[in-house]
Amino acid sequence: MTATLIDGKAYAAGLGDRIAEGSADFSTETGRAPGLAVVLVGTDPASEVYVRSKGRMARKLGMESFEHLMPVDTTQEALLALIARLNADDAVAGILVQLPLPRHLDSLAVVEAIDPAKDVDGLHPLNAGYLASGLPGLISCTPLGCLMLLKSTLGDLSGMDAIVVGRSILVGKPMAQLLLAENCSVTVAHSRTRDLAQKVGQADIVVAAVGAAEMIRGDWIRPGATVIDVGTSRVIRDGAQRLVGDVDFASASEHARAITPVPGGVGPMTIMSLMHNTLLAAFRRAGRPAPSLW
Ligand SMILES: NC(=O)C1=CN([C@@H]2O[C@H](COP(=O)(O)OP(=O)(O)OC[C@H]3O[C@@H](n4cnc5c(N)ncnc54)[C@H](OP(=O)(O)O)[C@@H]3O)[C@@H](O)[C@H]2O)C=CC1
Ligand SMILES: Nc1nc(=O)c2c([nH]1)NC[C@@H]1CN(c3ccc(C(=O)N[C@@H](CCC(=O)O)C(=O)O)cc3)C=[N+]21
Repeated sequence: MTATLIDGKAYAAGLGDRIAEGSADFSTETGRAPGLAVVLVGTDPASEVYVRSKGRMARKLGMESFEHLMPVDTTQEALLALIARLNADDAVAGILVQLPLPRHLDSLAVVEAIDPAKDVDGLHPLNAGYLASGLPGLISCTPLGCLMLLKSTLGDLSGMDAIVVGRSILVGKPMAQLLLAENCSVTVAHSRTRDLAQKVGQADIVVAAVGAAEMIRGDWIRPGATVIDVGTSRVIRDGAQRLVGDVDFASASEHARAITPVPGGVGPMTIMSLMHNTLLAAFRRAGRPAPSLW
């Protein structure tokens, strides 16, 4: 069997067109574009690239982007003061603080300081709780993007066996909650899990979010399963730097029905889900019904 490629880049582009329309409607109705504030502390090159691409995408879709680049020695107080200003700023619908923060800063306290209605990353404990309770809130971008790809590939997920490898607050846990809400039977695996290969082999849906290059081997995958690879690791191969996922793509493609590539799979969906959440937050803030976009 050769798997179908799940083209996250193409799906994200289509979603982007609908978000741009929604964004234009919002601006006409309210006289103001949806605003996204992105906060970066320090000069980590990978984070700088992500922050720039988020700002560029927001502008491309007709949103306003406010980029706050802060020095690496920024204090907790200064960062909290900025968050307080952004919370109070009517032009800002969404706030994202790029993680990880420098070690001297307390990320959880920073995330908790963000107004939950502006928490477009879905990381605030209130939004995590809404998701677990089945209430409307804001959903973490990467899991939301993975769910969009799964539903566009498989349709109804009811009754399927799913495994999520990884249990972070950013990806694994919200992913497991979303799959449960779609009526999957969900296994969550992590670094203490025993017999990972055997557990992966039972699943109709595999979501890998570990950050370990190609650790999930193709022959673990149940024939006909659907594989979503969130992991991104930079490796040197044949003298050149390459980005690879948590799944050994070449061998997994021989077992799976459908699989996301890295790059071009989940990554573009993460950024587009952020735009989706910003538009949603803007409509809710204005007390207007948000268009359904996917
Ligand atoms: N493409 C995209 O848009 C995005 C990609 N990413 C990428 O996804 C990956 C995961 O990100 P994130 O969740 O933030 O990472 P974390 O490091 O926060 O979490 C990793 C998880 O993997 C688990 N784990 C570690 N080793 C193993 C193992 N050998 N077997 C099973 N589970 C293991 C950990 O278990 P334990 O809890 O026991 O420590 C932990 O729950 C990274 O590569 C990251 O770069 C992340 C966000 C967006
Ligand atoms: N508060 C916060 N929210 C995040 O969502 C968040 C974060 N912090 N910190 C870091 C991780 C990582 N992350 C990625 C986003 C896009 C790509 C992406 O677009 N990747 C491209 C490739 C890009 C390349 O070539 O480097 C792709 O997979 O096609 C990857 C990874 C978001 N994260």
